[in-house]
Amino acid sequence: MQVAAQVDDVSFSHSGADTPALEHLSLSVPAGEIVALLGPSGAGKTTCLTLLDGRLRDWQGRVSIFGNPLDPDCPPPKAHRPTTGFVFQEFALVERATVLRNVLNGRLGRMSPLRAFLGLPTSYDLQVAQSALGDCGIADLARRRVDSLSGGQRQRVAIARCLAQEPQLILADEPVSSLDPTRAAEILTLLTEAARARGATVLFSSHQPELARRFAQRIVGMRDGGIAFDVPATELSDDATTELYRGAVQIPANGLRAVI
Ligand SMILES: Nc1ncnc2c1ncn2[C@@H]1O[C@H](COP(=O)(O)OP(=O)(O)OP(=O)(O)O)[C@@H](O)[C@H]1O
Repeated sequence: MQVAAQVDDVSFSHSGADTPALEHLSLSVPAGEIVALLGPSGAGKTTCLTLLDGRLRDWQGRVSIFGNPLDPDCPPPKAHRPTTGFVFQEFALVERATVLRNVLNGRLGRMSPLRAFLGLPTSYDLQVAQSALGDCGIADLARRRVDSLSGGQRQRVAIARCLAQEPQLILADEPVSSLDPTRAAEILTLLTEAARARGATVLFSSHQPELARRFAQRIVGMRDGGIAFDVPATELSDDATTELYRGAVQIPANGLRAVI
């Protein structure tokens, strides 16, 4: 079984913070799995996703993505970066550019340096971008400027940009937090279906246990930078979620899992 993300005993503190954002965190995600990270504000979900994206420095422990170790002192080598795609909570799109240009930006890491510099996609880049737009149901918006779109449409663009990168591991930080329940379910449907069709692994964070249950195979409950529980989605009880948000779930010692 191939492992998409392996985290062993990782601890990390943001500079100037009084308490660690991650504390002896261990997590293993097999390739192809869809995992939801639940937990109250400040639990460490964003920090965990940022760690896996190779953007954190000065952490202790061991992390590898598809077997390639991350280095706490420097970003991942360029050749490995497109493997991991990130969907930001606030979309992080170029507002004044078209939808197609934004989606093509997802290809930059896979273009030659000269093409990336000139913003000159190959016909393959265009084909991948068009396919991502189609999968996200926004092919008809390709020529529209992002600043003319609704929140739900922007989130689709952000996901299409991520898919255009052809990542094997998709990290999504609260991808539906700003959307109404119907739109949220639509977006998670397209994200998880597109990932499955591509054989990609997904880790998404959420504050909505019912969506996590519906769209993830496995649910990891985080609190105080550690893992409070790690269960198949079908086994997540309402009590466990309530307790997680109430703060009553004890963080087990490193390497152990709480029994729900
Ligand atoms: N840039 C930062 N500087 C200092 N402390 C930070 C920074 N970012 C996060 N933290 C702290 O790290 C801890 C974990 O934060 P993180 O954003 O990972 O939690 P989260 O579970 O994603 O929360 P939310 O659900 O609100 O997004 C919190 O105590 C937070 O205050």
